[in-house]
This record gives sequence, structure tokens and C-alpha cells, in this order.
Amino acid sequence: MSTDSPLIIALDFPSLDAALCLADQLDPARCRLKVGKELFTRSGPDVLEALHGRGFEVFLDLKFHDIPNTVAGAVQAAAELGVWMVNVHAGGGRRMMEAARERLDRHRLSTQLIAVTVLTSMEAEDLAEVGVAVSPAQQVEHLAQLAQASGMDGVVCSAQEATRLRELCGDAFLKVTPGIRPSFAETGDQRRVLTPAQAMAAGSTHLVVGRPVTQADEPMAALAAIEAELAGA
Ligand SMILES: O=C(O)c1cc(=O)[nH]c(=O)n1[C@@H]1O[C@H](COP(=O)(O)O)[C@@H](O)[C@H]1O
Repeated sequence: MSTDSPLIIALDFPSLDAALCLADQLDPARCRLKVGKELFTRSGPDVLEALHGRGFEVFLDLKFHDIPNTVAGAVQAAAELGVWMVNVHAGGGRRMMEAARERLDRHRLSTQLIAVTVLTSMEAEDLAEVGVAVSPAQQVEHLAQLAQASGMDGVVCSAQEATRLRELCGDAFLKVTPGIRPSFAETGDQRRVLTPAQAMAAGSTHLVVGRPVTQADEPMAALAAIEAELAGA
């Protein structure tokens, strides 16, 4: 099932059973799902088959970062599993991203291919520690432009950077933004956060929401509350 909802719910669970228990409370007409490193490492492709079977479009968030040939192969494998979206780290560089793009095009695979810019958990001090002497916003702009020039369909970034990226990269370039905290949720370990309505107004095209929905007593009610915040914006 295809949906026009901007919401992507992050299924950050340690087991297939726990992930499916949550997925069974959600509606594929009202959100997409994201499968990340922990769940995929434990369950393998079974989780994708189970979610596709329930009608969900899936973002496989494994943030590939390796030499070009290895990443191209990994991206092809992900696309052949039928996922809607897959990502790589923009820090892997132009040749890595171009190799991934070329591989999908060559095999006529239409999976959305996006690049992570600067993780939303990182602040200026964290970048400085890894030898990046510019602000997160500057580094995001730099990597987003490199990602676009390398054929990516969009980027993962903080919604706080989405407005600038809309100016630099245009509306059609996807801006997938985690670090979303509805008015009812706690910030936790995220640093660069916005509410769902703020994030859409800033130019996000998709919102990644994890714990505010997955840890809620009633996940579908939490999703509905986010939809209401968006509708009221
Ligand atoms: O690629 C991602 O999805 C991602 C990139 C990033 O910069 N920050 C980030 O939080 N994420 C993911 O987005 C989700 C956020 O979850 P919550 O903080 O629980 O809403 C997690 O699955 C993270 O792995």
C-alpha cells in the first residue's frame, strides 16, 4: 500500500515479535515504517517480508558507509528486498554515492536512495572532536549539496536545516528529518529537535518518529495526536 503521509515510524525494537506487535497497531494507510540496525541485525529480511505482507512501505535504515563497490552491492540487495527507501552516509563521499546510484539505475530499481548528512544527535563539539571544524548547519549544507550532485534523491537531516536545504536543493529533493518531538514527548538523547508541525513548516518532506509513538501506551493514539498537530498547523 502506498501512502501520502509524511510520517515514518521508527521500529527500533530488539526482536521481530516486538516490532510486529507494534506494527499490528498501526495503519499502513497512515504511516510508513523504518527498520534500523538493531532490528535488522536480529531478524534479517524476515522483518521486511512480514511488514510488506501487512501492506507497509519500509525505509531500510542501515546507513551504509564503505568503499563504493561494497555500498553499491548493499544498496542493490536492499532494493531487491523491495524496500521503499534505503540510505547511505554522505560522508562516504561522491564516488561511493555515485556507485550506489549507478547500481540502482542499471538494475532499474526505483527504491528511494538518500544520504545521511550529520546525525541529529551531534552538536558542534561532537563534530569538532571528529575533526570537522564547521557548525552542524554548515556541514549539513555541504553534504546535502554533495549528495544531490552525486545523484541522491534526498538527505536525512535535522528539520532545523530543512529550510536552508529547500533553498539550496529545491522542493523535490527529499528532506527526511528525525529528531521530531511532538508537544507531548520528551527530547531524550536527540539534540536538534522540532515538533512535527514546525518540521513540516520548515520544509521537511518526511518525518521520522520513533519513541514518541513506539513507547506510547497507545501508539495509534500517539500517531493520531501527531496527525492532529500537523492538521492544526
Ligand atoms: O537515519 C535516521 O533515521 C536517523 C538519522 C539521524 O541523524 N538521527 C536519527 O535519530 N535517526 C533515526 O531516527 C530515529 C529517531 O528515533 P526517536 O529519537 O526515538 O524518535 C532512530 O531510529 C534513529 O536511528
